[in-house]
Order: sequence, then C-alpha cells, then structure tokens
Amino acid sequence: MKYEAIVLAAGQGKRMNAGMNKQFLELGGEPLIVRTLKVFDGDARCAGIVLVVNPAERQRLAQLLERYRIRKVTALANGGQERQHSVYNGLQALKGEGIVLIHDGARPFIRVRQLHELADAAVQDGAAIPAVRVKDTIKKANGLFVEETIDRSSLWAVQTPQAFRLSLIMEAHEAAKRDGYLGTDDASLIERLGKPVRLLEGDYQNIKLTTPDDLLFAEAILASRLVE
Ligand SMILES: Nc1ccn([C@@H]2O[C@H](COP(=O)(O)OP(=O)(O)OP(=O)(O)O)[C@@H](O)[C@H]2O)c(=O)n1
Ligand SMILES: C[C@](O)(CO)[C@H](O)COP(=O)(O)O
Repeated sequence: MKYEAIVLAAGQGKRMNAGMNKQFLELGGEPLIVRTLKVFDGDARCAGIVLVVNPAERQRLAQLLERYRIRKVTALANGGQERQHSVYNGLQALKGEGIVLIHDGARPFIRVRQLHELADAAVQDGAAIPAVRVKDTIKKANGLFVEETIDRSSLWAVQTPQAFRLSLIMEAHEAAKRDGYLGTDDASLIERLGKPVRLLEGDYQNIKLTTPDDLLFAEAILASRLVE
C-alpha cells in the first residue's frame, strides 16, 4: 500500500547556531533537506510529499527541488510557530484517507525499509512510531540535584517518521487545537485520545541534526554508508 509524506522544514535551527535554517546546511555536498527528501522521492511506495516551509524560504526550496530533480513534492505548505502547527498546516494539504508519514526534514538517515515497516504497521494499528531503547541512565533532577533515578527498562527515545491513518491523525490534531494542547511529537496527540500507538524498533543512526555536534556524527554516518 502507498503512503503520503509530510516533511517538515519550517523550523529555525536555533540550537544548530548556523546563522540560517539548518535544512540548508550541506552534508557531503548536498543540502540536508535534499538528502531527506531524496529518500522519500526514491521510494516507489511514496505517492507524494507535502513539504512544509518558512514562507520566506519558499523560493529557495522550490529551486532546490528543481536543481536536484525531486519530483514527488505535490505541495509546499506554510510552516507555523511550533512544529505541531507546521504539521497541522501540512495535513490541510492532504485528503482524509490513506496513510501519512510525518517526518523531520532534519533526519536524513531514515531507511526505506523502515518507511515500509511503519506504513504497514499504521495500516494495521492506526499509529506507529520508530524508537530506540534509551542507553544512558536517566535521572530526574530538581535544579542541579538528583531527585531520583528512573527505571529505564521501559523507556524509549522516539524518532520520526511517525505513521498514521490520515483520518486518525487529523482527528487528533483537531482535538489538540481545540484543547490548546502542544506536544513535542505527533503520536502524543493520539495518546491523549486514549488510542494505541505502536512502537517499532528504530535505528540509532536515524539522528535528528539538532546541535553542531550532530554534524560530526552525520559525517561519520554518511561515510559509513558510502562503503555499504
Ligand atoms: N515551527 C516549526 C518547528 C520545527 N519544524 C521542523 O521540525 C523538525 C524538527 O524540529 P527541530 O529539530 O526542533 O528543528 P528547529 O525548530 O529548526 O530547531 P530549533 O528548535 O533548534 O530552532 C525540523 O525539521 C524543523 O524544520 C517545523 O517545520 N516548524
Ligand atoms: C518529533 C521528534 O523528532 C521526536 O523525537 C522531536 O520531538 C522533534 O524535535 P524537537 O526538538 O522536540 O522539536
């Protein structure tokens, strides 16, 4: 079964501190956002991509799509103040049926195999997200003093793309908007409706480029993939 994708590129990249939206930073000679879009564009099961952009960067992104011959972007939607608002705007460009994969433009190392696993799981269960087991010991603190150590055996670090039945994620976003709820991912909007979200084993290499250190990790991942 095919799916549609929403790829988010409308952040500011403040934590990257690059003086520009991090989506335009070059990784192995190609802009980060291009690397991310290419994964979806090259997947036969991807029916179309809604790319969510800052209005001021619309033209620059449209030029990149032309230059790198990315053909599956069907719409450019305007981003919002927070990530959740950007996703909401992206959803408005889709019809309320089928499966949607919502992905951070800043995660270029997603594998096509995982896109398919997520889409298939969303067909079955309505909502499916990739996640990796937390490796560090996690402590809850009050200021700089430890309050407690959290049992990590049930803790997962969640990634994107997050896959949903379109009607379900639209309902969840409408409810969040109505209630003034702001989450840091899309699955949390489903959780608050009391509906199940399935976890799929993710990939530690599917990093989000957030701070300058992540550029070093990204170069290493890229180099390792060139020899695959
Ligand atoms: N209002 C927003 C905020 C974020 N994003 C996108 O959501 C993804 C994940 O967000 P994050 O890594 O936090 O990116 P930024 O918001 O760009 O970074 P920062 O918080 O450091 O400014 C990114 O691909 C970003 O472009 C978006 O489309 N619209
Ligand atoms: C959705 C997300 O990628 C899951 O890990 C993440 O929460 C988005 O990034 P942010 O830094 O929380 O905005």
